[in-house]
Amino acid sequence: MASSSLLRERSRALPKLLSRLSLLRPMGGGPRTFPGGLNKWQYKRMHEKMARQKERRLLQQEKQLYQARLRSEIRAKLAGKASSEAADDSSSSIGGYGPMSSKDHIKALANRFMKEGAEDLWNEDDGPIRSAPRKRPTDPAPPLDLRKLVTDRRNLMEDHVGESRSSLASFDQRRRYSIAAGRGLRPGSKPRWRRNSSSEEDSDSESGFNLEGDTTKMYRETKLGVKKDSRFPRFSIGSEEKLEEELDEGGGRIARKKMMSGAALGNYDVKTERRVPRPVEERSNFANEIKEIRRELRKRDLFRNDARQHRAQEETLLTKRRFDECSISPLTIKALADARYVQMTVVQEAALPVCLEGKDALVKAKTGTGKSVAFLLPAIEAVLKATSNNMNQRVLPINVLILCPTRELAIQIAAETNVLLKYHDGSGVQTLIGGTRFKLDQKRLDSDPCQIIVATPGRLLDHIENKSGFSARLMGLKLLILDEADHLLDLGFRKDIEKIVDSVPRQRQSLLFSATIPKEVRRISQLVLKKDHVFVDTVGLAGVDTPIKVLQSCLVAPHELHFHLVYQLLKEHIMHEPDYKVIVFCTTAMVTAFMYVLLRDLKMNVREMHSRKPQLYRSRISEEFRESKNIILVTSDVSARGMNYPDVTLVIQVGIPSDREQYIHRLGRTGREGKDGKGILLLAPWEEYFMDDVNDLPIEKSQLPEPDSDMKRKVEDSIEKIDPSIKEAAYHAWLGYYNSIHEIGRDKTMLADLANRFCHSIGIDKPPALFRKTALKMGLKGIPGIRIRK
Ligand SMILES: Nc1ncnc2c1ncn2[C@@H]1O[C@H](COP(=O)(O)OP(=O)(O)OP(=O)(O)O)[C@@H](O)[C@H]1O
Repeated sequence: MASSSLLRERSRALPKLLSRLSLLRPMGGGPRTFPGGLNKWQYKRMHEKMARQKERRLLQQEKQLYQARLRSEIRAKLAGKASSEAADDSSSSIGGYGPMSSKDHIKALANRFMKEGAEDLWNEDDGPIRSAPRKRPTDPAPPLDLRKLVTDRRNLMEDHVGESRSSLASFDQRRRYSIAAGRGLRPGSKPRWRRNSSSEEDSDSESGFNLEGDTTKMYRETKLGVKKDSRFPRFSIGSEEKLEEELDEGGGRIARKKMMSGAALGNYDVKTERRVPRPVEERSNFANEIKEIRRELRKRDLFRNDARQHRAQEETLLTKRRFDECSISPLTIKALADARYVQMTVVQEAALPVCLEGKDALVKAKTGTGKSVAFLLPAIEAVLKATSNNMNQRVLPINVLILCPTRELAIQIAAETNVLLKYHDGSGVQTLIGGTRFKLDQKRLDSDPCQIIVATPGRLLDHIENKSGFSARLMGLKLLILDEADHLLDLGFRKDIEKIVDSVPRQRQSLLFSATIPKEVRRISQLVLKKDHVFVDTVGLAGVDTPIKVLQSCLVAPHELHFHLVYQLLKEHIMHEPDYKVIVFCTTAMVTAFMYVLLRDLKMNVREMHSRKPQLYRSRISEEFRESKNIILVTSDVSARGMNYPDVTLVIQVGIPSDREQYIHRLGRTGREGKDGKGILLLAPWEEYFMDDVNDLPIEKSQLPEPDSDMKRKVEDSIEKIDPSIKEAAYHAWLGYYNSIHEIGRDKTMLADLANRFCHSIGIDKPPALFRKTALKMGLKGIPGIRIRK
C-alpha cells in the first residue's frame, strides 16, 4: 500500500519536475518552455495531431450532412415529390425519413459551424468568433437589389455620377452592416465557411441572395473584401498575441497549401485554400456581372483611399526625425551622413527605438522603405556594446547573425553594413553564401575575423556542422536578424532555421523584418522571437501593402500570345521611357532562360539571372544591372525579394506568382524610396483566379494592346531559331511549376492539356517526353497528353 501511494505521488511530481528541468535548459533550442514540461517538438506534434483530428472530425460532419441532403433529395424525387415542396417542409430532418429541405440543410450546417470547436472552419473574413452580442438594428437594411446594382453600375459608367455615388454608398453601408453584425446566421442569410479541401466556392451569401440556388454552389468560397478599419493608425506597435508553431511540412518554396493547426489559432483560421481555376464561360453572365461590380466597388474604395494617402505618403516616407536624435554611435551617424541618410524613414522611426532597446520585434513595412538600415543600426550597436564588454576574448565571437533567403541579398546587405561600419575600425562583416568554395569561406573566417555574419541558411548550417570552432564563436551571439522573415519561415527554409536557432544562445535579441507578414508567419514567429515581442506595423490594417505610386495592371491573354505581348510591352515602354530599366519575372529558371534567349534574339539589351547560373555570373549580372540604365533583367524569383536595384521603371510578371506575397515582393523592385513605377501582371485566362488573392490591391485589369503583326512575326521567327533543348527544358520546368500549384496540379488531365498549349507557344508541336520516374513522381503517368520516355 505504502509503496503504491509513493508511486502515485512520484508520478504526480514527475510532470512538475520535467517542466522545471526544461526551464533550466541552458541554451539553444527555440522557444523557452511549453505547458506540461513538453519540449517544443513534443508540443508541436501534439498540436499537429489535435488539429488534424479536429479537421477530420469537422470535415466528416460536413460530409455526412451533405450526403444526407443528397439522399433526401433523391428520396424526394423517387417519391414523386417536387423538391420545391420538400424545401418548404419544415418538419424534415437529417435523421428522419422525409426529404431534407435546403433550409434545414443550411440550418444543420450552420449549427455545426457555430458549435464549440468549429473555430477551425472560420477565417478572418468571418469576423470574430465570439463577438459581443450586438443589438440588431430595428429597421434592418432591405436585401440588396442586384438588378438595381447592375443598373447603378451602368449609371456609374455613364454620366450620372452623383446618383450612382449615393447607390454606392448605400451598398457600402449594407456591406458594412453585414460585417459589423458578425457572421451569426440571420434568418434569410446563408452561412459562410471555408472548406478544407473543397474546390467549390460559396455562392453569393454576402448579399443574402442565392444567385445560383444550388446547394453545391453554396460551398463556393467568396472572398469578402473585409472592410479595413480606418481607426487603425498608420503604424501600430502592439504586443504579439499568443502564437504557436506551424505544424506542416511540405514541398518547398512553392508549396501552395498552407494548412495550419487550428487548435492553436485562437480566433482565426489560416487555411488558405484557393479557388479552382474555372473557365469564365461556365459562370452565368449575371453572377459575373455582380462579381465585377463588387471588384469595381472595392477598387474604387482603394483608389479613393490611395488618393487620400498619396500626398501624405510622399511627405512621410522620410520623417522629421533625424538619426542623430537616436542613441546610436556618432561614428555610425557620420557614416550615415556620408551615405546621405540624415532623416529617418517611417519604418526606421518606428522600429529603431524598439530595436535599440534590446526588445525582440517583428517589423512590417512596404518594399523599398529602408528596412535594411532599420535593422543594421541596432546590429552595429550590438557589436559595439559586446566588444566593449569583452575586450580580452581569445576567440572573436560572432555578435550578429543576419539571415537572408538569397545569395544576392546577402551580398547586398553585407555591402550596406560595410558602408555603415566605415568609421568603426576593428568591426567587420562577412558573407557565408552558397555557390562559393567552402574552403574559401573558412580561410576568410580565420584570416579576417568579423563580428557580423550575413548568411543564407544552407551555407551557414554547413559551417555550423562542419567547421570546428564556428559553433563556439556563435555562442557570443547577441542579435539574430531574419530579413524576409516570412520567406525564411516558409516551408522551404523552416527546418534549416530551426536548426540554426537551436545552435545559437537563447539569451539573445531577435528581429524579424519583411514587407509581408501573413497570419501564419505571425503565428510561428515564436520559433525565433520571445513571447513578449513587439509587432511594428507601418502599413497598418487600413493600408495597402504595395507602394502607392506604382501603377499596377493585369493583362489576361492566352498563353500563345504571352511572348509576343512581352516583346510588345517592352517595346512600348522603351519608346516612352528614355531611362528605362525593366525586370521581367518568369515562373521558373528554365522558362527564364527561354525568355532571355528569345529577347536577346530580338535584339534587346537583356540579361538573365536565375538559380541555374553560376554564382560568379549571378553576382556580376546583379552588379551590372544595379549600375546600368536602359537594360532589361529577365529573372526567376531569385531577384524577387530585397534586391535594391535603383530606378527600375517597370516590372513585368509573366504567369501566376507562387503566392500573393511573392507578387508584392516582385512588384516592390520598382517604386522604391517613394519613386514612381509600373507593374504588369500577365496571366492566361485559367490563371485569372489568382486575382482573388490580390483583390485588396489596386490592380486594374487592362485591355490588351492592339496586336502588331510585324512584331508577332518577328517573335515567331525568333522562337523558331531557339535550340530545342532549351524549349524542352522550359516545358519540363513549366510542367513542374504548375503541377506544384495545388489548384492546377490536382487536375492532371487539365494540367497536361495546358502544358501542351504552352508547348505550342514555345514552338514545339509534340510535347517532349518525361522520364518515367519523373512522371510517376508528378502523378502524370498514364495521363493523356503526357509522353513517357521509352
Ligand atoms: N533614411 C534614409 N534616407 C534616405 N534613403 C534611405 C534611408 N534609408 C534607406 N534608404 C534607401 O532606401 C532604399 C531602400 O532601402 P531598403 O533596400 O532597405 O528597402 P527595404 O524596405 O528593405 O525593401 P525590401 O522590402 O524590398 O527589402 C535604399 O536605396 C536605401 O539606400
